[in-house]
Amino acid sequence: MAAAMEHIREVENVALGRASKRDPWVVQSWLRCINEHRLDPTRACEAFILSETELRFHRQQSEELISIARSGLEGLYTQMAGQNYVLLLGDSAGVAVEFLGDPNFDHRLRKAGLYLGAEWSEPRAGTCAIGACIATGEALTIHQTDHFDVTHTPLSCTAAPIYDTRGEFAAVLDISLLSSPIAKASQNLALHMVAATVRRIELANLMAQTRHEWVLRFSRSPDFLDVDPEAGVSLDGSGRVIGMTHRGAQILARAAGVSWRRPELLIGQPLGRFFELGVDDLGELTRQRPTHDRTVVARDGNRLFAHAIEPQLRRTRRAPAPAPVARGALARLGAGDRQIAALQAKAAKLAPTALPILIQGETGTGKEFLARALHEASGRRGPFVAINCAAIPEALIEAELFGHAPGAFTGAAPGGRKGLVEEAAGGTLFLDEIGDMPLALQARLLRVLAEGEVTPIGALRPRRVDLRVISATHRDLPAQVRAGTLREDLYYRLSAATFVLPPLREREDFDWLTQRLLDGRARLSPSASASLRARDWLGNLRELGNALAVAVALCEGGVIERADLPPEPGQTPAFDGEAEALRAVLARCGGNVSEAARQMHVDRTTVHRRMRRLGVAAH
Ligand SMILES: Nc1ncnc2c1ncn2[C@@H]1O[C@H](COP(=O)(O)OP(=O)(O)OP(=O)(O)O)[C@@H](O)[C@H]1O
Repeated sequence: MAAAMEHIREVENVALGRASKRDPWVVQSWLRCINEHRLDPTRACEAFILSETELRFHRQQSEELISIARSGLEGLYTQMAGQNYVLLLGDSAGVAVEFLGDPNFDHRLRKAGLYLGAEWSEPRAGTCAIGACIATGEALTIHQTDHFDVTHTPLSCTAAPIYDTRGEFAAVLDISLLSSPIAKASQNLALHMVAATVRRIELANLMAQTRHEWVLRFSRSPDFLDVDPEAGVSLDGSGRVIGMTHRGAQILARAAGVSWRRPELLIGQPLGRFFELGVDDLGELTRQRPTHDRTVVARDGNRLFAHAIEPQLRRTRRAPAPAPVARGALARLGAGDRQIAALQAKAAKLAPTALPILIQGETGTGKEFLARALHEASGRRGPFVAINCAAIPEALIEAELFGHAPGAFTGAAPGGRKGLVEEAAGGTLFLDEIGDMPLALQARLLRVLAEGEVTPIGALRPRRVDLRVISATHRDLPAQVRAGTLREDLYYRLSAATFVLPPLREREDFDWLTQRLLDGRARLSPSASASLRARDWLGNLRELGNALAVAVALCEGGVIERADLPPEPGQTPAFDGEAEALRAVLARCGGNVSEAARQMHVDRTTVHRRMRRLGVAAH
């Protein structure tokens, strides 16, 4: 009783502004309890436990976090076994949504509020570890009489905040004791262990959320770098920060001279704002190099060891990417794209038949490429003959396609001439842009298809031809049928089977396609690859092929940098602070690249490569 009176008196003295030996965060919390939460130190309140329904609601909200934190909690609980610690995971409202404690003390723990569903927010429970941790965002211990409410003064509680990957406060990890030694220093080890567990939980969370991006992990010691790093930051393909652990946020904030409490100043910023480093340098920080060599220097001079983890190959969550299904010519169409895999399976069945095939798709999606692949897979011995119906003047199409008899018209070859239809005998006739075939010729083409006969201009009798017709269009043929510019019977005859090629922006095998088009002539730097993936590609594979051909010609040392790529139509080349920073260092060194390399703690080739990539000159 006397102790309780003394505690109340002490709280009142603090409220009156008198000096106190308590830690500053305890004093500030007491003041918040009195001034903001209007709590009365003379009124003791039992621990508040939520109803089952309310608890279920809070647990549902934190489900994902609980599942990630659980393994960390269990590990910590095992480490603390036999010391009567209770572990609580509090959500951002201070409600204990997860609990690990000795069942032998169940009743006592519940009464003390060290239990599932207990609300430990400051307005509800007064100064307590979870509440003060939420209020300050810092790890701390609230030991015995540090508590505001005398009900809780037997407890000793230590808590650390858990931040989500965007730097927002997400939860609190707390370990508490029902009874403890008098000295507060007895809890220093507990504070250290809670902070270490939170660090690992946040790293696990960052890794779980970023599978397809770069992750950069840091440590002050090379020996712990790969096994137990201190901090992590995730980066998109162009090197912008997309996620971080709390320690990661602190490193970035320090480097940029801003507060870690302003995560919006960190997320979305290019890596070059924080380190003498660009996304294309990350390859030099992977495990392939010894840990001692993987040092990075932050813009504030902070020197750290770093470990870059490459993005895993992109796979969608819905279903695993299909295994390569096609063989031979059809295998060249694509690998790892669901739509292409289905198309390859269908093509393998239809290729050996004589059925006419219609291929639809936007311009440059590879319609002719598919037609050639179908021909190769057909086993037909004759040639592949392609005709672009849109490119030949209307007056010439007839003679081109069907040929003519000797002396059929003025200027005709004296011995007559075979048309393309006959040239393709035993093989495949590819009619590109079939939507542009003049109406007058459609009836004659129909006869070739329906009867397998061709009558050259001026010939008296038709000749039999064995051929397979594949046609292609980027137009809406049914609409042309409705408009009367395409004969309905021809349309049905051409489209016995149809294929639709997906546009490049929908393809899941983009990286495979770029590899094929590059054909070993060069490789892409990560930022160049990210820049290509982000484009719209209205010209599809043709546009990509052209862009890569230009880049191969421009690049040096077999590595295509972002600057080697042609700008996207309608866009100016990308720019960020990285180029400006590099210019500043070079200016400082009077254009001396070796000196700049020394100042940036990288080698000279890296500086040269960056200069080229960013279009920065030495002077
Ligand atoms: N699967 C593929 N692998 C590699 N290159 C391809 C592939 N498909 C198409 N290409 C290349 O892309 C370019 C465009 O292909 P293609 O000419 O077949 O497209 P298209 O759809 O017929 O074009 P258009 O609509 O303009 O007639 C060509 O250079 C072709 O070699």
